[in-house]
Amino acid sequence: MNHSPHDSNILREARRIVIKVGSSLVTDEGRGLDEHAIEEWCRQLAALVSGAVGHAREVVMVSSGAVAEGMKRLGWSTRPSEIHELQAAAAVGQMGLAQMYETKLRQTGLRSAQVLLTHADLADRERYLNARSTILTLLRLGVVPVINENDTVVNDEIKFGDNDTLGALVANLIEADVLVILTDQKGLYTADPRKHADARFVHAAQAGDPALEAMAGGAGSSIGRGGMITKILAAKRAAGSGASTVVAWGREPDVLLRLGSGEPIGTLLIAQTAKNQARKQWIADHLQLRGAVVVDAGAAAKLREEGKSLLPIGMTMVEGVFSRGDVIAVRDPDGQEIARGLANYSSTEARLICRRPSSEFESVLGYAAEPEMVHRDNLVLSRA
Ligand SMILES: Nc1ncnc2c1ncn2[C@@H]1O[C@H](COP(=O)(O)OP(=O)(O)O)[C@@H](O)[C@H]1O
Ligand SMILES: N[C@@H](CCC(=O)OP(=O)(O)O)C(=O)O
Repeated sequence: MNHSPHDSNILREARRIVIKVGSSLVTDEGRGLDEHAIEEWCRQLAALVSGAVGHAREVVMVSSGAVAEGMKRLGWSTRPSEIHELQAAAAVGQMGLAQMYETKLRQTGLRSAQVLLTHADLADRERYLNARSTILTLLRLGVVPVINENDTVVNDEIKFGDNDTLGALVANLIEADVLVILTDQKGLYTADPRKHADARFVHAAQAGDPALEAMAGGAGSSIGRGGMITKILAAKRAAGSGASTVVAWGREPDVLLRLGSGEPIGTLLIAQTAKNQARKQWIADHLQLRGAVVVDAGAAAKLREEGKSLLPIGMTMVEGVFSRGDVIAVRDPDGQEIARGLANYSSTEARLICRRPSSEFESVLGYAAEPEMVHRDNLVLSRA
């Protein structure tokens, strides 16, 4: 399938993008941090952020390369099989990685932040919301989050090395429009091009199409870990929150700028579900209600008619026992359910801030967090 003009709109119109770069690219096949390549991506990233390519975008970087760079710094030529040595290498290499992105982004006038995450962090509702709020806050402040796995505390991920999945989880977390996976191939071929000279290039396909999984093989180099299969599965996962994925060659000149202007390079794996529909599905899938809040008529109208977030000042009662990140129901004064959503505060906290303006949260709770009880992005209105 070739890209159609409609498909290229996906990238041109994207407002929030996650860019994942693999170890082989970042460390020039293990030779050491590729300063020139990182500088190039940062230069292009800055152009996407500033609006030099059509319109301003929010960009999150997910970068691998800690283990490979750590091995180089420790003078190890072969990847250790001992898990704690791998973790030690990652800890050493991550210093260089963070420093390089910080330096190169600062040269473009952008500030950066290091965020280390594990898959388990994103499976835990409370940590999920915390990670989401932190990353969205960084984006609002105009800071570029540079994310990697927190390799020190994980065992499975470091064995398999799977930042493609992490890229997809981050795309889900912040509802990105597009996940861009930069790798050492031009995109997806019908078979591993390192082994099959006759493999054909795939320009576009539907994310989640099972036929893709049969085409994808493992990693082609000793540095990369996941290979194409983890990219295909990442695209399927990203599509779950409505994000399409592009797999492209990281050394393609101006790759990010050209993608941003809609040029059909790389393989486009198109999400079939629209973003807000996917989000609603995600919340609907978490149907185990932990509690509810009752709101006054004014708040009910704001939610129903204006699609606003739920603020504690509009709440009159808190029911049940729930934690931050649990799904709760929102009921109107007649007891009718009007919405469901993810609670930003536990039931204990919610009882303390019920009917209060956000200016009072700090004195009541001892800290100030989100002004909303349920943010509108995390709220699905029930059918009337
Ligand atoms: N069908 C396929 N199309 C393209 N590349 C494939 C395919 N199957 C396997 N690969 C291999 O996947 C490799 C990219 O994955 P990987 O080495 O993990 O890179 P990265 O470090 O960028 O994540 C390619 O170099 C290629 O050899
Ligand atoms: N956290 C690890 C990630 C390894 C990894 O996923 O590598 P890759 O398959 O090249 O994206 C590191 O930084 O080395």
